[in-house]
Amino acid sequence: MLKINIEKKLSRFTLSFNQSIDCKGITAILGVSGSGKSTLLNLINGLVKPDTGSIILNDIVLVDIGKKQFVKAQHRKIATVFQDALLFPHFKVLKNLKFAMHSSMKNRFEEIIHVLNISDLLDRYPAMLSGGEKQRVAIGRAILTNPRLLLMDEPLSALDMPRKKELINYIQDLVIELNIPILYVTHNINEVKMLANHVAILDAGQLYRYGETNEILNCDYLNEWI
Ligand SMILES: Nc1ncnc2c1ncn2[C@@H]1O[C@H](COP(=O)(O)OP(=O)(O)OP(=O)(O)O)[C@@H](O)[C@H]1O
Repeated sequence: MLKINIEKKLSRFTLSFNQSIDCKGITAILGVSGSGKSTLLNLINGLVKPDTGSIILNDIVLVDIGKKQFVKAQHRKIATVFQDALLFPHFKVLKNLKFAMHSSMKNRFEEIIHVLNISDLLDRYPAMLSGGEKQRVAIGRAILTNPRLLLMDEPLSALDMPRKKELINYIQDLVIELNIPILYVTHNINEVKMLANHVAILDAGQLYRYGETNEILNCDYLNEWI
């Protein structure tokens, strides 16, 4: 369970979020551009500090402003995959994958590269990969850190449609085979339909709705995306 009750003011924008998220499978954070999706992820992964409130993941306090507690990003055991893969360009894929690999993941390395179908790419530099391949390596690298939670910030938006579909299949396989909870930021309703078990809709920095995907996708607010 991820318990979030925070407020963060950024210049004229304020994010206010109070909801417990059942961290099982994929939870989509859906909202139009500027609604605060990336800010919410950055509060969870520790890149941004809230002004007030707390974030608690499976009973572990990540931040509690009232109690002056703040776990730094590098100690949260939360991995983030961004829109662009951000691989180290001077390292081959194998070194990129092993760079921050947690010792407990050594015996799962083969399984993970198999699920993501990147076994044949290990000896290449990132410049020798397609966008979809780079993103699969970035996801593999994130998972090999053995995170408690995987955050994905619009991971498909830099890809063309065939690559999007391909990567969606890999993400679905990951959830089934590795059982890692994922928070998935997107403004694309089709990705939500295909991937998410739960959805939180953000609107102008406020949580508009949270619930199971089927239930939430029927709400009128979503007509503008369909
Ligand atoms: N460091 C900052 N200082 C001031 N304003 C900021 C800062 N970071 C974000 N914002 C503002 O907060 C609002 C929400 O931004 P955020 O990136 O979280 O939205 P988003 O829903 O992820 O948008 P997008 O889908 O376009 O990435 C925007 O108006 C943005 O300009």
